[in-house]
Amino acid sequence: MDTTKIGGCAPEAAICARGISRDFEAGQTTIRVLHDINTDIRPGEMTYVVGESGSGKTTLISIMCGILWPTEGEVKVFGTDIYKLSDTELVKFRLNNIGFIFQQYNLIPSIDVASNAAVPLIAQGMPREEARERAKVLLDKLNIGNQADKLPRQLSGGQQQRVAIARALVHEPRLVVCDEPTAALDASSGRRVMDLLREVAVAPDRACIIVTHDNRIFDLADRIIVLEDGRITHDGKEMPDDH
Ligand SMILES: Nc1ncnc2c1ncn2[C@@H]1O[C@H](COP(=O)(O)OP(=O)(O)OP(=O)(O)O)[C@@H](O)[C@H]1O
Repeated sequence: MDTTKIGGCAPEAAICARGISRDFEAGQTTIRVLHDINTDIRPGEMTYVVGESGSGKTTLISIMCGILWPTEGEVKVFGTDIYKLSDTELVKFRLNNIGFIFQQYNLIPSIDVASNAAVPLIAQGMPREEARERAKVLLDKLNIGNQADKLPRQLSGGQQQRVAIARALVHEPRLVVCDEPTAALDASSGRRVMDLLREVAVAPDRACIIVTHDNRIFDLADRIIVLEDGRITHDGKEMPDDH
């Protein structure tokens, strides 16, 4: 049964989004950038969100992962109605369940690469040295283990992005949300990142959402959702023929 059509949430859904709309104020006017989005994100899958610039991709994934309130609608993440949580509960929920990889890497400039990658574990209370060691394992897998003691500004843009990727995965979150994770990378680094995302972020109880324009990685998707002007116009395993 297609539960998205009748408003119910499949109990196994990683994300259940119902009736999501989002408005932004632009001067005197209000612009609606998402229109009544209904979709489930399934665990065990890598779901891509694609669409032209301005179609609402970042807005949608931000709402799905608890960092931007919808104007209308509800979002459940692993069964928790996240916008009904208090601010403190939502911060804790995100820390324990969600890893983010954004276009801005937001690394802390004054601490080294290993400590940056270890931030979620340290925030969860793990002793700093143990957290750094865990982070270094991932940095190694991303081929930047030898940069662990450097400051972020000593790394190239692509290397900084890999630190941000390690930080998103280090606490093994159940949901990983990535905005253009391969855009700054050459083809082989991009493939390595995608392999690691699949290894860490895709499992029967885990899900991964990726916003991307990068047609070099379209073949790696389990599912592709296309957004046009804030509406879902395609949802399937392959890209539609007209893209
Ligand atoms: N904080 C904001 N205030 C006003 N308008 C916004 C804000 N954030 C996004 N928008 C508008 O919402 C629309 C969708 O933006 P969004 O960033 O979600 O698109 P996108 O598909 O991710 O684009 P891109 O591929 O360029 O990153 C755009 O028209 C954008 O200008």
